[in-house]
Amino acid sequence: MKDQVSAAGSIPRRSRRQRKRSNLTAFSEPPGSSHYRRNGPCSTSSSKGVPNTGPIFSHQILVNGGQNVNPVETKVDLPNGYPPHNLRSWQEARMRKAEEADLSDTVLPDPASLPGLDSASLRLRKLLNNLKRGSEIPTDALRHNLEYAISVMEMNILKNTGSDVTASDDEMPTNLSPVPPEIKSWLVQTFSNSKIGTHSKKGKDRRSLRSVVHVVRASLFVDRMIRKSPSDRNNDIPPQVQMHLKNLDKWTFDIFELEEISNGNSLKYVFYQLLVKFELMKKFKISVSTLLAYCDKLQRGYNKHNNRYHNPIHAADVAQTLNILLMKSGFVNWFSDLEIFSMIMAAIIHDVEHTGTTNNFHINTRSPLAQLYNDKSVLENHHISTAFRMLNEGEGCDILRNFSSEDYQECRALMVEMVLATDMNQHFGQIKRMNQALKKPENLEKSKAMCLMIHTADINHPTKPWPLHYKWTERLVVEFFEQGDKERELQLQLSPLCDRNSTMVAQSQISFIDYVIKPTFNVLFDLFTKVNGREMRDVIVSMNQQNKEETQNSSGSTANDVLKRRFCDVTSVSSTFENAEQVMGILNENKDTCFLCMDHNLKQWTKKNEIEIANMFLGDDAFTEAAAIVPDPLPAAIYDPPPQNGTNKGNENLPKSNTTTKRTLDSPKKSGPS
Ligand SMILES: Nc1nc2c(ncn2[C@@H]2O[C@@H]3COP(=O)(O)O[C@H]3[C@H]2O)c(=O)[nH]1
Ligand SMILES: [Zn+2]
Repeated sequence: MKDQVSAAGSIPRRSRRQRKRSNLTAFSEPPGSSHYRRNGPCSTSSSKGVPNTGPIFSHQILVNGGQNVNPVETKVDLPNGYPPHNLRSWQEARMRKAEEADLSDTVLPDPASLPGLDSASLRLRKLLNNLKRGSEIPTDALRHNLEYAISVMEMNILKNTGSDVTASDDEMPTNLSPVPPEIKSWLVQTFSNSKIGTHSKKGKDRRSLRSVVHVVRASLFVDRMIRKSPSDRNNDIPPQVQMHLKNLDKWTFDIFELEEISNGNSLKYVFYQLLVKFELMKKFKISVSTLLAYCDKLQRGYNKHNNRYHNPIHAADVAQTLNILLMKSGFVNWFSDLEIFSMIMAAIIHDVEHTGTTNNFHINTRSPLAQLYNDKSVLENHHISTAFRMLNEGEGCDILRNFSSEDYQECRALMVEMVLATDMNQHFGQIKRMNQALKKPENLEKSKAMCLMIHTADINHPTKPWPLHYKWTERLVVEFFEQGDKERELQLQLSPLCDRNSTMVAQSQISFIDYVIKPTFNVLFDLFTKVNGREMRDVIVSMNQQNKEETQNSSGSTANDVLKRRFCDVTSVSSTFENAEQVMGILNENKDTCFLCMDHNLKQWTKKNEIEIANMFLGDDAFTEAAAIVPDPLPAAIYDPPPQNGTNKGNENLPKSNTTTKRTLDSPKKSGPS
């Protein structure tokens, strides 16, 4: 029987070929992927070699958002006193009780609770008894009971080391109990930080003076949201690239294709196009040659460590996604030109000179950067500092050269704030604080919304069509595994998700989407809806009536004031809400696309997860051969309806050929890994 464990108690061993393939079974799809399916030491006998969860236990529960793990009423019979005088009889009673345990039960008590501990030990007893008796145990049952026992033990470790995620760190979601242990420790290590809050002074020192922010004219409001990228012929951009850039405002925009057709210059073209589109080149007197020189520096910075994921394509992708978030939410109208410029800059530079390793890796290896930044947001500090250093290095690349000193200070303050907020250990705190702030959106600071938008754009790919999401995941996993290789070489403990021999990629992606991506996009769309809503409008109207004088008198802002600006600090409101219905329509359409893609991606990972687990356990060649899944077709609704009249308007605006001698944005050298 393939799916049973024999009386000898051993899981059928996998053939050498199977073990080799399980390194990255989720990534058997793309051709040419063999270079990263390296064969490190096989660790099937370690706890990491055992898949953390399976279709019955984890998958069901993850998909239901943990609803299956209602606290189960379990009576725990404890021996009296310690050491218990009646230990032997208590153990005998436990033996009997163990026999009552139903090993196929998947609704189990919270692993962090005493009933959880009780249930895990009874289950282990029953498994052992069955093995001794030679009874067969279904593989699924064996797996999920072992996983459960691991979860219980690890929750105890966390408790005993004072790092109980559910009790002591209120920024973490409290329903992590169904998450497999390795993924849980990755979530804890990566996304939470109890030292949070150094940037957000609350309460008393909230700015009392209102800053004057720009007012959007009614006629422009919706127009700005649906404005297409400039349609004029632009001789700075090759025709093929121009054509591709016409889709810049679409959720389905393919950044990899742009990278290819632009000869490795997607960052440069996206940056340039966004500045032109929002008329920021003119506004801030940035010359094309200065911008090009700065882009060259940035691209070199991004390529310094040859990362598969953290490279200029990622920066371009984040900037393009930020553009959609601005355009499709109506927020483009809530922000001043300077704020929009600062956001685009933050997106473009946010990972420059990334080392391809995590902050924890820097801290654990005591790297020079960790020492320089005292272990605090090591990489993020490095990115922002590098971006400003590059501006100041001369060689005609200072795109902020013509800024007034107030504008420079404001832009710098916002950029620093946004880039530091991309540190993933701020994630749970950021989401929690935003959820709280949205209970009173009139007090919401714009800088907090800007930070959330950049952070969301930074982790956007699980909400993009599967082929894009899959490519990004593949790249990220390669980078994680390379870090794991370095850790192995340095004899450090391998970071979660970095062990190429045991990481369950599909499963980790399911958890990432469920626990990180969904809550982030939910709160982001909540933010968009609330700020554009009636409640905000009423508050602004009444505040403007009460405080006309104060508003008029408010003038220059310090950097701190800039960060404290609120959405309702506007001098006029009538125009902002005039087109509310249309804005909401556009917003909801995009929300639907985003969640449709996310759900589709979850389904694909779920299929792959089943295959990953099968490869680990069944020892069946036929299964191993089936490692690649055929992804479901993408839902048609994620693509825009075809252009009316069957014409492709994009083509019409293109110059027939680019015979001009004018300088183009292309550089001959291919500058990014593809
Ligand atoms: N596990 C997982 N992590 C991701 C995924 N996408 C982004 N991340 C992490 O989220 C981080 C966001 O900031 P970075 O771009 O520096 O690095 C990113 C990765 O570490 C994903 O699909 N899966
Ligand atoms: Zn990033």
